[in-house]
Amino acid sequence: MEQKQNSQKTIVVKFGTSTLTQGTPKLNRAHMIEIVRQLAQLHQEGYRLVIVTSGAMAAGRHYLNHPKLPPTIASKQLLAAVGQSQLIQTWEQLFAIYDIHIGQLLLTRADIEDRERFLNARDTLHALLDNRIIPVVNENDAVATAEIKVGDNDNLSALVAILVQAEQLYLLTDQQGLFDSDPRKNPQAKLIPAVNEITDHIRSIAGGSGTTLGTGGMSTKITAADIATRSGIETIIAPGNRENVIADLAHGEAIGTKFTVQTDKLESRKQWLFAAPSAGILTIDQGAENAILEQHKSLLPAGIVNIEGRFSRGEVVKIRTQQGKDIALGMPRYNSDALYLIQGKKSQNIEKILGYEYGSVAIHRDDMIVLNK
Ligand SMILES: Nc1ncnc2c1ncn2[C@@H]1O[C@H](COP(=O)(O)OP(=O)(O)O)[C@@H](O)[C@H]1O
Ligand SMILES: N[C@@H](CCC(=O)OP(=O)(O)O)C(=O)O
Repeated sequence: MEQKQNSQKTIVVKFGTSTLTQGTPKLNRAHMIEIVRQLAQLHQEGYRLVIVTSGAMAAGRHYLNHPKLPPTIASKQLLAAVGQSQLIQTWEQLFAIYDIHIGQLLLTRADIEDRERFLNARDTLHALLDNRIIPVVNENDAVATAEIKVGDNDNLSALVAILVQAEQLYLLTDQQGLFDSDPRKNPQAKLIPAVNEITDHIRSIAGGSGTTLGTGGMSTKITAADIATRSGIETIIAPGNRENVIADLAHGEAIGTKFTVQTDKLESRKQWLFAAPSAGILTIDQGAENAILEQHKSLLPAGIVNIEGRFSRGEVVKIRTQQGKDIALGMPRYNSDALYLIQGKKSQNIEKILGYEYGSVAIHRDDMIVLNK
């Protein structure tokens, strides 16, 4: 696998059913080839790309020759189960033209909200990206029930963008961007090129989907933009059928509607991560305290002197000094059982002690928030 390092920017690109089918009842391979050509170019340039793809149900319906099915959840799940394999095969075949490998991830809300599963999904995405494999994500519609679904791929793509700590999220659709009213209903509607704040007015002009195959329309794109921009990720709604749209966006051209970042990136992302109450306490020695407070480093198992509570990987714990002061919150890479075994030990011994390892740190700096002194 060839590696080029001229850009480390991470971009999540979400393709709606409308873009992948080009308004027809099936996946439009000719258009998907053009999309893959652009993604391959950016991949070559060194961008870290993640695809969030809709279109499983449309592909399933076409593959089964448009069967008459009752309008039930089971029918949708059937179509998604059949169509997802069609969809991923199509992406795989097209990327193979450029010798690019892809990896499939089918997620549900539970994979993102449960902290241990969040970390697992994040590790997988990072492992794929680090190995220059393009993750191709969809919701696991075939098994997800309403309670555990994100429900639409606009919101799913925002959550994926948070998972991979993307710089940008592109929502590609069948319109030029967000208009001041639904352009399907109002031919006089005007494109809004930039949104600096997602107000109630912006929410009110975003209507539902224009097609039976799409989910959510503009309104889910606005919620997605809200989630992403609050987490420091610039979001752009752009026309999926504009020539060279993805490459031009990545190279900084103004296309569609740009939603600017709403708060400071790192801290807001951390607020999202650390909303949960703490599940345990790690008491650390003086060396670890200095490493965290003075050198802005991660916490190593060697610096842990005591562990309270039982917690899973990814649950939030307090980091406490031996004087009893809480200096930080963090999400450990190891659960409490594992940490009991490796506390005070050198990182190079982790694998020998546990029989596995999730890396050398107990809590990575990126997964830590230092409390005000
Ligand atoms: N204010 C608006 N501006 C643009 N499109 C809008 C607006 N309100 C509703 N829509 C509808 O949203 C549709 C795009 O959403 P959707 O059909 O879910 O596409 P996708 O499959 O790309 O997610 C458009 O075709 C349009 O009819
Ligand atoms: N997960 C579904 C798509 C859900 C969805 O949000 O669709 P869309 O509005 O076209 O992006 C599928 O693969 O058919």
